[in-house]
Amino acid sequence: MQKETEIKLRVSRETLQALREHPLLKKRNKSGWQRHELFNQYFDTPQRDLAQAKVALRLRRDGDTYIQTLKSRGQSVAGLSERNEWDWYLDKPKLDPKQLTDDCWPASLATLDKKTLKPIFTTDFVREKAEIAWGRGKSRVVVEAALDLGKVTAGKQSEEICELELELRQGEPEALLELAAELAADLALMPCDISKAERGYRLHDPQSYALGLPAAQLDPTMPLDEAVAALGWQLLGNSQRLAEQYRFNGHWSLLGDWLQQLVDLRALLGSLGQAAPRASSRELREALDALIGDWRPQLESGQDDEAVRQAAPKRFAEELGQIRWGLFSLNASRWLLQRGWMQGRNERGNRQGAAELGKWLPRQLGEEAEALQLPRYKQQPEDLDEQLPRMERLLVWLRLARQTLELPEVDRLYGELAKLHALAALPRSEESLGARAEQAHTVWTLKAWKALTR
Ligand SMILES: O=P(O)(O)OP(=O)(O)OP(=O)(O)O
Repeated sequence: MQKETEIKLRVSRETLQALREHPLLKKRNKSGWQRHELFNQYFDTPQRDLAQAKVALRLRRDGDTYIQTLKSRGQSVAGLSERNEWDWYLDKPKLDPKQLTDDCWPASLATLDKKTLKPIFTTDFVREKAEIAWGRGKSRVVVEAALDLGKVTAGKQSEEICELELELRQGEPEALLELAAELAADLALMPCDISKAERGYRLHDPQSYALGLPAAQLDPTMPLDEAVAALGWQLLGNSQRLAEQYRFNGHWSLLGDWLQQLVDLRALLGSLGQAAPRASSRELREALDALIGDWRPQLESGQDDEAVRQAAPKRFAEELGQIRWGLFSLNASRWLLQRGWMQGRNERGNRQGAAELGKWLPRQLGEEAEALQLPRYKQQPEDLDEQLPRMERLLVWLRLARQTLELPEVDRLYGELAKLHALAALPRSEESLGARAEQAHTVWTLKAWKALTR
């Protein structure tokens, strides 16, 4: 078994060509690019038992060589995916189920009749690969770079494959992100941890694509720093998956969900007080503000303007054609992997970062709730929009971590505060101002609100 640590970056055909010639890869590549034509058949049962068990089974032809591979879906950490992989070299192009023994085969599939495995989709592509090596501090990094161009085909459906894969052979995982971020400063790269197998399954069944990562596992005794890493990665990973799916199918609601992840991430960065000195997150906050500043108005105007909704996929494709999304996304991954918020932190900040989430969070929310001054906005609802960022800072934690709070009716608090936020974001009208004042009162009277502001 091998462990594969890699990052995948979707690119346009022009970018794929430009990468081949990019000085950063060229000067670190001593042996040139080798071209391989790869033909791949994936197998599963008609009920997709393998996909459910989160494994992919592939038969590959590479020249005269036939390779059977089993890959686990693995886990995704800060934009890098880690997967287990088993390879068997075969004499003929025929699946060899005997090799799929208990040491690699998922226990949940122990009773599966392997004769029911059938071809379900193919990925055929040309791979140009090169070994890229360089020194990083005192250590050496070796990465296999692959430029893949071809297509995934499932029945009558197909999708282009056009991607850069960077797979770590030696060195620290961080080096992969550094290299990717350096390339992304010049070229539009779209990081997204979606395997070719996942693309094949998506063609078969659009519902098979998971729009988000599994929810972060939080508990009240974990240090704040751990919670920040888990939530930060969840939001960034979700935003990458949503961007990919919106690019793929252009469903309007996905664009709103994508923006929501960015708003949440921005609010998370703004809510950490001394645990994240402002300088440590400045670049990311600026990048997020620029993205949110451009996309929020479009989402708002698209609510009741069909033409805006129709034009949005093209605009999004233009966004992806620029460098800013990829660069932001990769820099955010690096920041999370290196725990960038801990840099330049003072003693007090370190204590906060080490504080238990269950102790830090109620204090933090309590301070924000006090500062929101709801009684004032009951009187002056026209000014409530100035409190949108504060409400977002409250909402991100309530949305993602309220299960760690010991507050009465905390779900209700989340729901009512989200309503107040939505009202504050609406254009002012006599009707909406009345509704704001009323909703501010409702939140103010909640048991959970009272407990927070006690
Ligand atoms: O050649 P591999 O093993 O990296 O596999 P792939 O055909 O690029 O597919 P994946 O999307 O699983 O890396």
